[in-house]
Amino acid sequence: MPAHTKSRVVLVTGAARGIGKGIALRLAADGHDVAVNDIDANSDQLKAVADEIIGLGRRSAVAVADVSDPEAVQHMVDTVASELGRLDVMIANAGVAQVKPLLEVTPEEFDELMSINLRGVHLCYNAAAKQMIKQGDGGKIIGAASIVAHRPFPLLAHYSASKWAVRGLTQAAAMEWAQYGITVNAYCPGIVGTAMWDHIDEKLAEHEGLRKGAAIEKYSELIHLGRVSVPEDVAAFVSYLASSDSDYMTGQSVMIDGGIQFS
Ligand SMILES: NC(=O)C1=CN([C@@H]2O[C@H](COP(=O)(O)OP(=O)(O)OC[C@H]3O[C@@H](n4cnc5c(N)ncnc54)[C@H](O)[C@@H]3O)[C@@H](O)[C@H]2O)C=CC1
Ligand SMILES: CC(=O)C(C)=O
Repeated sequence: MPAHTKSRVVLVTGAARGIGKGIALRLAADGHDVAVNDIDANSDQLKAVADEIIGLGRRSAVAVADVSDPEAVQHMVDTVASELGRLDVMIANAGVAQVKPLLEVTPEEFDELMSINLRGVHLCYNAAAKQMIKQGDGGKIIGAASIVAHRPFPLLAHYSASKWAVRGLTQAAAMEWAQYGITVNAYCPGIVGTAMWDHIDEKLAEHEGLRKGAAIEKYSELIHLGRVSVPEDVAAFVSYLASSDSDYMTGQSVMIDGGIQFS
């Protein structure tokens, strides 16, 4: 581990697969102890990720919880603090996407998506901040936003709004918690080849009358660096956000998208 990066206790939500798994394994390789969370339905995959972390010589803990449930989130943070001794870095990564014309999105669908992508991030930010304030020596809180937090995609309207709100929450939390030595930042991936994009591709193809695989090819043409992202691209940036190198950065939601959007 580089001298400027001290070993920390990290919790990553939505870590059974995709970007969350990539982040968890990268931070373990960086020398941190990494607790992992996901929903019950993915608990076997989640345990396999924890085993990989232990295989890298680090400590891990498994905390199955639905991030939209306030009691479950509090229990998750308490479990990590008790099993690994403290919590230094919270990565509120869990999220879901729904592809649908805005005119057809029902209030129930809107609330369901917001309960995970926005309330879930809020609950994770708050529970982590309270634990860090109790510890008394600061911490790092990191959230999953998206390029659509800067410019929405059509057919992903309420998803885009949830990510835009994460960007706002991240700014406000950074303002309120700077006094405790807590920094709050978010990462904004572009098009990452995970199960989420398999789902988006399938649904966009249905709406746009394309074959399966054609939507991701079409959207990939927007990427100046010429390839779809992999979780490791995002994890490398989160490694920086979790390290001491980012100590003077707070309230930012940074695009890591291979050059799709330029602000
Ligand atoms: N894949 C992409 O292109 C992009 C993804 N993102 C964001 O990055 C994050 C990770 O995305 P991916 O890895 O691609 O998605 P994914 O669908 O592959 O993985 C998401 C994980 O979160 C878990 N999860 C879902 N709801 C949960 C809940 N209520 N409580 C706990 N865990 C829950 C899932 O079970 C799954 O393991 C999400 O917040 C997503 O919105 C942002 C920009 C682009
Ligand atoms: C899933 C997502 O956030 C994008 C931009 O594709």
